[in-house]
Amino acid sequence: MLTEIIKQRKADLADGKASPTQDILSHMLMTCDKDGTYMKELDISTNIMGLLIGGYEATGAVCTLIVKFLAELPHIYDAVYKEQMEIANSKAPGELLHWDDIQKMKYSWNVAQEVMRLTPPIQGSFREAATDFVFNGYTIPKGWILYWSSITTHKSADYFQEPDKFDPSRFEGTGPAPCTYVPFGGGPMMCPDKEYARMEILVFMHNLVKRFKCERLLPQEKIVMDPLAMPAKGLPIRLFPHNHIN
Ligand code: HEM
Repeated sequence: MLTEIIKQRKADLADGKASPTQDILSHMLMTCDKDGTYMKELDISTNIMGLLIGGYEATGAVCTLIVKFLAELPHIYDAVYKEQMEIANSKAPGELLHWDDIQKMKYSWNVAQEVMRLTPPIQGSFREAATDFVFNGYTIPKGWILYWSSITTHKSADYFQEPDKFDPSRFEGTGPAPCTYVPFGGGPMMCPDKEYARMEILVFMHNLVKRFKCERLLPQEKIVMDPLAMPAKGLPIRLFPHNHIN
């Protein structure tokens, strides 16, 4: 389906029916490298799949998992609610969130980070060894493809005390040691949209807790990797609007 959309856009651009700057698809079709080579249709569709998975699925998975943890942990919910209501009460009626408001959501972001530590939505990714090196007594030759997995350090007691405990305070101060907390990857290939994701997640948390408390309908529901971390049955919940709570 994506290939058909790409072909159609190519035809529309050629006929002047689409704008070269209207969206990322037009940009990918119209931009060439320094040698004048344009991206192949397959590469464009692979990149768009990456954007859809990264931009929609990963953030959606984190928001779902946040709802799960907030429903399970009332003391965490209450602290997030307090922080978000201070921000909500500082706004004029109908006024939207601003960038400065997002910067004030420190506790909520610690909660979101702790959710991603315990259930990283993306488990890891691949790297190619740039040089021969030795790891744990094994020689890894240059050129080998390696898979790094975030859960290896996220759940290690060497880096996170009581690793199974939900504790947002781990992210206070300087936070975890470098390269131990990696839900967005690390190094030059790190997720380029980490900050955008942070904003989306915090805006979601604000609007959720401002209006609702949540209760899980299937408390024993498991988390599965499909391929991102997701509650197996889609996390059915009951929402309680605040004005209906005593
Ligand atoms: C909570 C949400 C997100 C998580 C947990 C996440 C996680 C990741 C991870 C683990 C990688 C691989 C990094 C590496 O190999 O070191 C990645 C790459 C990427 N992410 Fe995200 N991401 C999220 C949101 C987003 C959003 C919102 C977008 C776009 C709007 C996005 C776009 C990308 C792209 C394009 C790459 C590939 C970068 C490259 O290969 O150079 N991600 N992300």
